[in-house]
Order: sequence, then C-alpha cells, then structure tokens
Amino acid sequence: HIQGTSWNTNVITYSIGRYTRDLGRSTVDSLIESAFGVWARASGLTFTRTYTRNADIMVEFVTYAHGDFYPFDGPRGTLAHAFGPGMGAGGDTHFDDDEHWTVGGTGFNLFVVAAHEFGHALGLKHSRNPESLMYPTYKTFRPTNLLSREDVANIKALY
Ligand SMILES: COc1ccc(S(=O)(=O)[C@H](CC(=O)O)C(F)F)cc1
Ligand SMILES: [Zn+2]
Ligand SMILES: [Zn+2]
Repeated sequence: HIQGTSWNTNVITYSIGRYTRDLGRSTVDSLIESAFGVWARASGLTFTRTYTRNADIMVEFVTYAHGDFYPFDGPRGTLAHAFGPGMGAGGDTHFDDDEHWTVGGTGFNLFVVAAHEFGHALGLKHSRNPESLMYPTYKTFRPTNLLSREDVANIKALY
C-alpha cells in the first residue's frame, strides 16, 4: 500500500462495482457519497461518481481472494482495505462482504468504515489518537462529527 502520497488533482472520480446484499443499492450509494463528503468538507476536494471502471477510486464488495495480494478472511477480522493514491489499483477500496454491513445497530457501520478507508485512499496513515477516525480499530462513532481535529489537520496537510 503506497502510503503518504496524495492525489495531484482536486477532482477525484469514484465508481462502485460489486455491491453487498446487506443493504439496498441506493442506500449503499448514499452512504458511500456521504463518506466521501466527510473528507470533501475537510479538504476542499471534489468527489465525482462515474460509471466506468477507470475511475480513480474503485469501490467494491468482495470476499476472500479477489484479485489483489490482500485476500479477505471471512466474517470479522479484516473489514476492508484501501490502496493509497496512485494509478491503477491506487485508491481502490474493498469491503469484505462476509461482514454484515449496516446503517446502524448490529453489524459494521458502512458509513464509518468507508470514511476510514477513504482516508487511506486519500493518503492518510493510522493515528494513535483513539478519538480519531483514522485510529486503527473499529468503534461506533457519533455520526455527527466523525473527524477529530487531528484528522482534519492531517488531510489539510496533504491537500
Ligand atoms: C474505523 O474504520 C475502520 C477500522 C478498522 C478497520 S479494519 O479492522 O478492517 C483494519 C483495516 C484498516 O485499517 O483499514 C484492519 F487492519 F484490517 C477498517 C475500518
Ligand atoms: Zn482488495
Ligand atoms: Zn485503517
């Protein structure tokens, strides 16, 4: 995973490939859009959805081996991963479809996990601050203010 690099454009395209069956497509679409919106507000970046496979960030729900060197592991464990900025697989974000993806309540909150992964897709590494979205372990966040002051400072330092 290329870390620490950043995109050299302010308009970043994304495309959604395979979906999960845990949620309706329009629900997934809006959660993904909202997760990008968290970073757009803090960075001034613009995220534009396209319907081609050569978008900067390809978003997919996959299981086990899925075409990169990071196969998923079934339920729990790794929930998702994202490549750092770059051509080709750079930025691509994969969700383990063996997890139960939810809007809230039991299972893993897709909005929260996606916002964390998109932090990686934009070039952010993990934080040691448990209050930060980029802290390495999943927890339920107050969906109102997902980003810590540190998250905001780190994305502003990159863009
Ligand atoms: C808060 O968002 C997340 C926390 C932890 C994860 S993870 O447990 O899947 C993590 C992957 C990651 O940090 O992106 C682990 F190393 F696999 C994903 C999203
Ligand atoms: Zn993958
Ligand atoms: Zn992470």
